[in-house]
Amino acid sequence: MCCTLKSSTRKSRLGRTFRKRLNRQNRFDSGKNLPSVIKDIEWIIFRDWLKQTGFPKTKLTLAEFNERHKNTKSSVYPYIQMLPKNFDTVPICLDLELLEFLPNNLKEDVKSQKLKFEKDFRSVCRFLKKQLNSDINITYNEFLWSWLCVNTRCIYFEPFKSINCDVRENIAIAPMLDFLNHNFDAKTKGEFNRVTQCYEITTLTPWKKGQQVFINYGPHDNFKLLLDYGFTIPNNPFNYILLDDEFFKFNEEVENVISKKLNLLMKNGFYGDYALHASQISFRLLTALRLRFLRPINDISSQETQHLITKWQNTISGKYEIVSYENEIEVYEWIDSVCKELIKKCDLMLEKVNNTNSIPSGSLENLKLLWNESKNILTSVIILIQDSKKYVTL
Ligand SMILES: C[S@@+](CC[C@H](N)C(=O)[O-])C[C@H]1O[C@@H](n2cnc3c(N)ncnc32)[C@H](O)[C@@H]1O
Repeated sequence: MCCTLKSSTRKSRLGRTFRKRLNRQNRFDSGKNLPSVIKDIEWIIFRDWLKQTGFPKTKLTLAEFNERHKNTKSSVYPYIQMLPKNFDTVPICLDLELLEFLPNNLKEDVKSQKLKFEKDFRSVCRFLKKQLNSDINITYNEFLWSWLCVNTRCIYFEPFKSINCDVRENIAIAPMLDFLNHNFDAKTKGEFNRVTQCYEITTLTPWKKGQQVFINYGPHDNFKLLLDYGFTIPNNPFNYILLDDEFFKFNEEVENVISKKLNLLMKNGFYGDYALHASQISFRLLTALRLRFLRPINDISSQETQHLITKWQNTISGKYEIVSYENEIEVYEWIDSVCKELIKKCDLMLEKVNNTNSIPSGSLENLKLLWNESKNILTSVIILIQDSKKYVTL
């Protein structure tokens, strides 16, 4: 569901060409594709309910989420009516075989999220049974729906200092604010105003009447957006590729050399999280690769090895940019060849995704976008490396 501003029928003060263009755009916008919450009967009921109950005094507890089956008898029915009926595109809800189409790092995140969810489910069941001695029963699927409603719609909220509470993550749902969709370039400010007792959102850029107003959920890449919210956005500048799996395949080196290098990475705070962005190779990856291609490193106590390690550490402190010209070439050649390999993997995954009929359309679009955007990042990095080579040989 999207939140739109009401369209104005007043003539624009800008010129005829602008008005024509705006009319064309409005014709498109007000077409049947535009989700117009303002006109929805559920929206009107919800808005009236908000006024009657008096936001922000409305409290939504898990028990109230569990009132979904009570329909109109539920005290929060107008709000529940507005919530998504299902979360088909959120990976935690996907069939196991569809998870295989996700990149490895996302697969791992889905696994951890599932564990967290199941732990929460067990705690809530225990709480309902033992602490409250209540006969409220919540099924796995009902809890998953409620959990996802909260997870996709909550904000972080610092309680008053005087409130004695040991919860580390303080989250709240603000019915109304939670109907705003995300865009990475939306510039808004949002905070709870203790004086007005309202959560206030201010847009820092102007929006035209009839346009959908977006907020910014944070600097999230598509992996994070898909994991937590079930959607992806094209050309997301926060996208990246993680090369941890490729980096830790040390096939060519002997065991004790590897462990020495891994220890050094650990000690210096450069173990894992090796990212590639479309316009940048992360410093963590470059640093780790400079060590990986540092030779010889057999006898850690030898003077030669110590000298090399110091050289490597100097690239971390910024004293030097590179360890040596040869080392740097090896680093970039490795990235170049890994990118080429991964592009082949993206193509393979895209082919599989396109040829699998059982993928629901929402997930299909997300998966295609994930693999295509990954391919774009890899291609950009290859171009980046080619350009820097040209620069070096000039
Ligand atoms: C806080 S809610 C926003 C309101 C939501 N659209 C609704 O109908 O209730 C977050 C959810 O909105 C959807 N959403 C938000 N921004 C989106 C975007 N840019 N593209 C697609 N879906 C988006 C996702 O389903 C996400 O889980």
